[in-house]
Amino acid sequence: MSYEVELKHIEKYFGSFKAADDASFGVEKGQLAGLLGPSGSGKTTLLRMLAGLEQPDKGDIWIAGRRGNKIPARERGIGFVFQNYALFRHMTVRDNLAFGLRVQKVDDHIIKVRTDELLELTGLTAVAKRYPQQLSGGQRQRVAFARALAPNPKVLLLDEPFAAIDAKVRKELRSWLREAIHNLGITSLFVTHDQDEAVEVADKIIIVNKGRIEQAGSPVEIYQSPQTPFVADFIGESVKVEDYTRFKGFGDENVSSGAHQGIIRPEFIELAKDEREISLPLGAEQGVVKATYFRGSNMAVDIEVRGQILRAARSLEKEPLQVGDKALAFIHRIYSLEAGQTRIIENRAKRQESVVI
Ligand SMILES: Nc1ncnc2c1ncn2[C@@H]1O[C@H](COP(=O)(O)OP(=O)(O)OP(=O)(O)O)[C@@H](O)[C@H]1O
Repeated sequence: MSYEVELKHIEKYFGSFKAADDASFGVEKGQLAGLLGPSGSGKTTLLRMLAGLEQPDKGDIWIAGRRGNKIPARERGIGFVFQNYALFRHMTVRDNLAFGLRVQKVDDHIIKVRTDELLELTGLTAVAKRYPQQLSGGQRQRVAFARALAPNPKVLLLDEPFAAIDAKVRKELRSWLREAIHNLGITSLFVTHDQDEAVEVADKIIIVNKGRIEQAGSPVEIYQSPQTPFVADFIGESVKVEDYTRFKGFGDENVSSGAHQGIIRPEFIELAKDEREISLPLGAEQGVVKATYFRGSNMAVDIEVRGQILRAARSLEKEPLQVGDKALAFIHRIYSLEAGQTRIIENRAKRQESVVI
């Protein structure tokens, strides 16, 4: 596959600390990719190496078919949007957009045409004469985005672009950014530690952990087929269980001895008030509701089953469950985490059911 941007076997040390460990991934032309991982996992460092603001100790960086390692930052054709906007406070919106082009001694007329175009694209024409402190957070971030696009970069890098913006505006800005990037067809890579953001915005998600790339794929692939225990645990609302063989339908005579760690997500559990509400009552566990949380679109329910608290979801259309209520939980499947691999195990009651059918 030919990538517009590619990192191959990148290593980076800060003193004896390894911030990037054999990191390899690629982003296709026009794709919007998200680097997702916990704080300190090395996302920003990877982005900074791509931009030329840090040098890798080992490995290769490829940008638009050229080996980028030795190309100075300003010649890489990369636009960078920082999380704290980094706008020039004493310049109007229009002058902020024009700054990079002025430095490059671009003709005044071309600067005017280009800034008009960018103001239009970002919906900022009406505030072109304002200063950054006279703008909302969302508007400021759009100025930062437009300014990074001004010199027509081949690649756009965004470091936590929504971090400093309040929740509602952040949601609007996410869909706006996704659309703008797809319309422009510019290859983009953004950093986030927020999985909802990555899933909503990115075409491709690259999961980073301790400087290593754990998995790269579409949001659906990452969500439905986590390839490593870290990804299975990090993505989704996961509950880790130390021994899944204790649950009905998962502990049979064929299970090997040793550790049986697993991950159970809320969507793997069918939660019911009584037997009439459940599809396979024989395979269901008895449990007690320990906590409930209103989630807007559903209720999150913590239910204790065989000494383990599991997280399930309950539709608001169904009769509510209260703390202390008895309930039934049918566990459809579990991600087993044995030997550093993830494997989906379906409940045996379902397998038997399908044989009977
Ligand atoms: N210039 C530096 N000198 C020394 N250590 C550094 C330097 N830059 C980053 N690090 C360390 O490298 C690790 C990775 O940092 P990085 O900023 O890339 O992580 P991150 O995943 O972007 O985290 P966050 O989401 O918190 O920004 C951290 O432990 C950090 O302290």
